[in-house]
Order: sequence, then structure tokens, then C-alpha cells
Amino acid sequence: MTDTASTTETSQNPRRPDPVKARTLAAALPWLKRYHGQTIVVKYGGNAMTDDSLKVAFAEDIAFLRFAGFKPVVVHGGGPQISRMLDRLGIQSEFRGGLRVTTPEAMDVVRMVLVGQVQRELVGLVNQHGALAVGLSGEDAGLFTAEPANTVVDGEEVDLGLVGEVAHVRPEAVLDLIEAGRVPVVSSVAPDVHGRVHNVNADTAAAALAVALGAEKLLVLTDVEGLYRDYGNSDDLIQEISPEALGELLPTLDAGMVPKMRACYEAVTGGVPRATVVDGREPHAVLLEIFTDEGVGTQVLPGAATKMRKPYGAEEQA
Ligand SMILES: Nc1ncnc2c1ncn2[C@@H]1O[C@H](COP(=O)(O)OP(=O)(O)O)[C@@H](O)[C@H]1O
Ligand SMILES: CC(=O)N[C@@H](CCC(=O)OP(=O)(O)O)C(=O)O
Repeated sequence: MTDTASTTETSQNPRRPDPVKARTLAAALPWLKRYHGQTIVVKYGGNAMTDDSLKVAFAEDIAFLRFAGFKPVVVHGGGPQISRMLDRLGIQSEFRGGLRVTTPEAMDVVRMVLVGQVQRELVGLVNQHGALAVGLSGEDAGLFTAEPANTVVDGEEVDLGLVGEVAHVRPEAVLDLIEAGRVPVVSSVAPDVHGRVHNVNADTAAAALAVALGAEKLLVLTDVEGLYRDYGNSDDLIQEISPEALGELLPTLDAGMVPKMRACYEAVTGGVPRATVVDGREPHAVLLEIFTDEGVGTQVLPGAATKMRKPYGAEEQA
């Protein structure tokens, strides 16, 4: 290799450094200042892990945040991945109120897929950028204690089997890792007080952890642009909403949005200053959301007046 310091050759067509790049970097300054040293809990939903390049871009974003001086903590899902494995094994499963009814047989699969597959893959991808990520689950160092979750569907209480709510968080293990400059990658399975492992929805786990860590932000990646006011009937998206207004909407929501928006509600009412749901199918969704002020996704913010918007590209389609 040539030693550039000692060479006297002159490049014939030098390219002028791109000033747009410098402007983009300079524009990031307010957000670098706002989040420097702050904890951001990023929930990566299984529906936003559809292709390998998206996962690689997600890992780059997380490494970027860490090297920019933020303290990112990842909580991952894996619902579609669990469903595929249950199908392969011929084990039936159904969702009630957005939660998977979990038999002991299904629980083994949930734990195997979340901790053994999805978490391992994400840890590996983040660690392409340095010795950063460490995987753990609610079972490690008492991180989460679960209690049986119940849900009401059509006015009736439904027995969900081994599904848990987070009754208690001991965040010390996560704090130790953050202190050491690591990026914790957390799977949402957790034992109850008797040591029986439960399946905790990943949005629920992310919110509980964000509150316990005193995070500055909860960012939730999913497979829609945000919360639709009237899903299936209108493409009006909620851009900004207060926790009080969201609380009134919660009983009208269905499917996966139930635990997701309840998680945002719990996070913000628990003291996290903002919680945002964004479209994780967009490459680099994390950086786009954190470094722009243009209202990506749906943001839950104390004191916000409800603000609506149309989906991106709606004008071109019209
Ligand atoms: N009001 C709503 N706004 C947006 N999505 C909704 C709404 N109601 C139901 N959904 C459904 O919720 C899904 C997201 O939840 P889920 O499948 O659990 O995602 P993830 O794997 O990211 O946690 C969306 O793909 C959509 O089908
Ligand atoms: C109780 C419950 O429903 N648990 C979820 C856990 C994974 C998860 O939450 O994954 P997503 O974030 O990809 O939806 C499940 O079994 O699918």
C-alpha cells in the first residue's frame, strides 16, 4: 500500500466534498444535544424484520446511536417468527386481544425462537460494528417478574395461559451493561414469582423497561406508518396525541395495536417524555425518526393536541 503522507502524486480529477453531507450532519446537532447521554428504548417488532437488509440497517442505526453518545436499549419482538415455528411443529396458536394464547408447549417454542433465534441474530448484527451488544431476557438477573395477564375480549375475560404482564422490573443488569458502554438486547420472556416462565408481549416489556430506566424516549418499530384513527375504513393517521386522548381511544383498537398503544400509554404516563410508533419497513427508520422533526409515525406526547396527517405518498396515489 502507498504511504499517502509521503507520495507526491497529484490526483487528476479531485472530487469536491459534498456540501449536502455536511449540512445533513450539521442539521443533526440539536438532536445530538438533546439525546446525548440519554437512554432510548427501541422496540423492534417482528413484522419490521421482513428482510435481511432491513435488519442490517436497523443494526447500523443502533450502532450509530451508541457511537453518537446515546444509550440505546433494544427490546425485540418476533411474533411472526414464533408463528412460523409453531406452524412447522404443528402446534396451534391463536391471538386474543392482540396477545398469543400460550400453552406450556407453545411457551417452549416462544422462548426458543425469541431468545435462541431472534435475539441471537440481532446481537450478531449489532456486533458487526464492535463489541457492543449483549443479549438478555427477563429471566436474567431478575430483570422482569411476570404475573398472569388477563384480557377482556367482547366484554368477556379470556384465559391466555402462560401470558404475562410485567409486575416488577429490576433494571440493574441493563444499567450495568449501559454503564459499560454495551447495548442490551432484551427478549420478552419472564418468570413469575414461582419461576414459571411466561410469554410477555414485547411492546409491554419495552414500556416497562423504558419506565424503569427513566428513558428519554420509547421508539416502537412496526409494519404500519403509525396509528390509524379508523383502521380499515380511513387512511387518516394520528401524528400526535396526548396520553389522555389515547386512553380514550384504547378500547376501540384491535389486533397488535392494542398492546402497542397501551405500551405507549403506560410509558408516557409512567414518566417517559415521549413514545413514538414508526414504520420499521422503512430502512433506517430509527435514524429518520430521531434526527428529524417532521412527525414520522405517531407520537404520544403529554399535552399534545391531536394532530392528523395523510399517509406518505397519498397525493401521488390520489
Ligand atoms: N388502528 C390501527 N392502526 C394501525 N395498525 C393497526 C390498527 N389496528 C390494528 N392494526 C394492526 O396492527 C398491526 C401491528 O401490530 P403487530 O402485528 O403486533 O406488529 P409488531 O410485530 O410490530 O408488534 C398492523 O400491521 C395492523 O394490521
Ligand atoms: C403474549 C404475546 O403475544 N407475546 C408475543 C411475543 C413476541 C412479540 O411481542 O412480538 P412482536 O413484537 O413481533 O409482535 C407473541 O407470542 O407473539
